[in-house]
Amino acid sequence: MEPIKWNGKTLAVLDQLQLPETIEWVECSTVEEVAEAIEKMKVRGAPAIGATAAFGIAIGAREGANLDKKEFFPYMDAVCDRLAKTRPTAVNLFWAISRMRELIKHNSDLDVKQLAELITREAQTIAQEDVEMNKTMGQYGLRFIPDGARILTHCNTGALATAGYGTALGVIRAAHEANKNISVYADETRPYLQGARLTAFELQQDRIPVTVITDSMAGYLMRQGQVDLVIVGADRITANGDTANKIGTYSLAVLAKHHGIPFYVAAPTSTLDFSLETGDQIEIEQRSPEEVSIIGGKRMVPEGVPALHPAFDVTPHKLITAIITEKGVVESPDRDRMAVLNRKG
Ligand SMILES: CSC[C@@H](O)[C@H](O)C(=O)COP(=O)(O)O
Repeated sequence: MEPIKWNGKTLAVLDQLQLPETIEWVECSTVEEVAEAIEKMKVRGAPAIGATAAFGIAIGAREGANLDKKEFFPYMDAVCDRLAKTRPTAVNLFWAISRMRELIKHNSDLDVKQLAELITREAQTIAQEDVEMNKTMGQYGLRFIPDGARILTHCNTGALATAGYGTALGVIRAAHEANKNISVYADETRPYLQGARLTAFELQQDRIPVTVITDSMAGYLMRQGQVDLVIVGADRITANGDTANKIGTYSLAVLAKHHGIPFYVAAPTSTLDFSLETGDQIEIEQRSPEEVSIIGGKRMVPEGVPALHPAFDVTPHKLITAIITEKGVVESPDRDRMAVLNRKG
């Protein structure tokens, strides 16, 4: 399963808003269409939006390949700026865009058509590398998943949220592939229901036992002794290990701490942001309150009553047992221990 497919000229995006009932691919052939697919969350998940933006830049470069060289560079800047405005919290988006900006800068001696080809190949590389990083992370994460583990996860961190395989769900997949007899509780993840719609869909396809719970049931299950560990993904991890992830993650981490349950974060190093010291500096996306007050086209909150929709929260590093990346695992993360990930090549 994959959320995007490059067709050589256009990008097909699996419309995740329609899942699980309908499998519909939308064809994006302009930068604007790619940007809107990210904004409207047809494609979502931190690494997936990074890879999608990279292909958006490739589409932009191909559109701009008839321009004079003098016009091409400011045009590509505008393409990058547009894609950078789509969503603010997941750093993978900005990581992919700056990787592309660097590539363009360092190859400015090439002619415009050659550059467009190079940019397209780089987008493909970003997607391939993401899948490889997830698989490596899965192997590093294996030792934290005991045989028989009952695992709680939040949001969707699977193949659909990445270029393939998944982050936290990648670790769960790796445990299943290693024949560990695991089962999963998937938080439904209000308001977009990524857990109920997408995680349940992916795990069902892989025949990994999954039970969906509402976000508010996690504490009940933990108190009953029915959760052995929690594993989630991340949208941005700062230098001290503070982790922004889907709204509701922080509450889970507090609950896990209270019940003495290990709480793991799995994320590729493209999710690290060492330019920020702590999670307090992370911009949290505020989405439309209507996404909370209207469910499936039906208003659930009286007209005129405000609703809030912060799409992410920050889990302080002290609540995290370990951060699993493709470069290795940082246990009890803090500024000093995280630094090792900054150094490794
Ligand atoms: C693939 S790991 C990242 C997820 O844990 C994460 O919360 C995420 O990116 C989902 O956010 P979304 O708002 O659905 O794009």
